[in-house]
Amino acid sequence: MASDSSQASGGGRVAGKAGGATDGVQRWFAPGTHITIRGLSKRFGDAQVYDNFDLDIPHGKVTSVFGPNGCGKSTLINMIAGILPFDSGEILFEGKTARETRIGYVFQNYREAVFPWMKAIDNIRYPLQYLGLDKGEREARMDRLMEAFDVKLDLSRYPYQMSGGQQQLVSIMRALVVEPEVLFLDEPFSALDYEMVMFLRDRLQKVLVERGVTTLLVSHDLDEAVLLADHVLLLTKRPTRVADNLRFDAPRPRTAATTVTPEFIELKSEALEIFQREVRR
Ligand SMILES: Nc1ncnc2c1ncn2[C@@H]1O[C@H](COP(=O)(O)OP(=O)(O)OP(=O)(O)O)[C@@H](O)[C@H]1O
Repeated sequence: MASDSSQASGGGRVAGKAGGATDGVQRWFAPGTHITIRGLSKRFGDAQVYDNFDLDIPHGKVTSVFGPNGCGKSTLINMIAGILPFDSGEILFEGKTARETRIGYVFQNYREAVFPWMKAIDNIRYPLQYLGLDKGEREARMDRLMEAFDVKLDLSRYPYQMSGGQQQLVSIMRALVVEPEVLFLDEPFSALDYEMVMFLRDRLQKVLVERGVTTLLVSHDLDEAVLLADHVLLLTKRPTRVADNLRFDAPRPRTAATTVTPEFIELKSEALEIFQREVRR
């Protein structure tokens, strides 16, 4: 399978379109790139997690982040999402900052993410109030989302009346209702039952592909990382670098049946080989 080094490493800036940063500075990014990371450094105490790290993340694609335990997968997506400060470097979204970009984030721990005092439907609707939309547009967004997910669930229930998978469904829908330009998913399906995982993967893929949302997914499950990805970003041990960035072009929607195709098996074994090499290093 193709190794996509153009997306994996830094290099100089390539002239794309002018960015929209509010500080008036014109910034440039490579065509097809949504997120440009340059010279990123982050340390926790004595541990240098990132040191002058460069990465280009493609527009409208799903990038899975996979790597050794503790290499900094969550740290990376949290820095990109603007919820964790970094020591130095620059992260720009087509020339804009995270604050100027519409972002959705789904946490692993849905129990802490959903608001227990709100019904499911109100949880999902919650972020719309901050977008300055009129009532008609807010309702239209809710309708589009309901249609896309085709949820059979009673959304007038409170989170405590729902299963873990149903609560995670609510938190995924809440992240998507704002129609984000970029979606971050940190281990969104771990600890959910398999039937729910299949449902969520299916609906999520549908929405992401239809809307062309740039997505970053952290997963500890290599099957899942490959299954959902257009690009599998493989990280090294700390200080973390890009080990490789593999493209996976299998048609969508991808289902359990995709995992037995020769192209899936080939890409997964290539990713595993790189991962094992990095773990042994
Ligand atoms: N707030 C923090 N304070 C101190 N150290 C931290 C903090 N957050 C993360 N770290 C450390 O930084 C490193 C990277 O953490 P991170 O959670 O990003 O890794 P990860 O690849 O997502 O881990 P895992 O595979 O275990 O999910 C780890 O060694 C972790 O212990």
